[in-house]
Amino acid sequence: MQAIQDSYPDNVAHCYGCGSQNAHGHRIRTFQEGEETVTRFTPEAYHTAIPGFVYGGLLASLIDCHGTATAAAARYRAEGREIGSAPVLRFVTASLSVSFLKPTPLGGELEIRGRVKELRGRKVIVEASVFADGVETVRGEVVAAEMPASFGN
Ligand SMILES: CCCCCCCCCCCC(=O)SCCNC(=O)CCNC(=O)[C@H](O)C(C)(C)COP(=O)(O)OP(=O)(O)OC[C@H]1O[C@@H](n2cnc3c(N)ncnc32)[C@H](O)[C@@H]1OP(=O)(O)O
Repeated sequence: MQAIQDSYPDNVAHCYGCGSQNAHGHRIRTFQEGEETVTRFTPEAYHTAIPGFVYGGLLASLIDCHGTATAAAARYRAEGREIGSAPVLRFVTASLSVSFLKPTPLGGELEIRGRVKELRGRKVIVEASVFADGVETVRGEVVAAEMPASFGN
């Protein structure tokens, strides 16, 4: 099945969280399921916070990159364009907020589900949650902004 990230052009596919070209990254893959998006990721033992539980920074990065993928897909859909088509829309994280509702158990697959809360101008706001065994353990919000041409300058 085609993931949203599969359509990122190679020159924007180096992100540590979601870039297919980053051999050291998480390389998450996000799928559209109706109005929601879904990513599945299984943390490794080295992603430990305290024994038995997943490190919060990892969980935040899953929300982050799940959110930017959801944002890109939403904007392409809103413009009636195929994702990844030129001119490429590139989104970066303007703001990331994460609430850790419960400890997230280490040792199984996590499901991250997202939905668009607002799509306006150069900004897309995405809400996303992490579920472990069907239990919501983390809830977050990503404000994704279209990357200006001057980015990095
Ligand atoms: C298919 C290929 C895909 C390719 C996709 C590739 C995915 C890569 C994923 C990377 C994920 C990351 O880690 S990215 C790395 C971490 N992020 C960064 O380094 C970004 C650094 N920050 C910046 O470059 C800048 O601050 C920007 C681009 C975020 C915004 O600056 P700007 O371009 O001047 O835009 P600006 O007009 O100010 O803002 C645009 C809109 O966003 C809102 N906004 C801006 N900052 C914030 C904020 N902190 N909190 C809330 N809202 C904000 C503004 O109010 C405005 O909304 P309104 O008034 O219009 O309503």
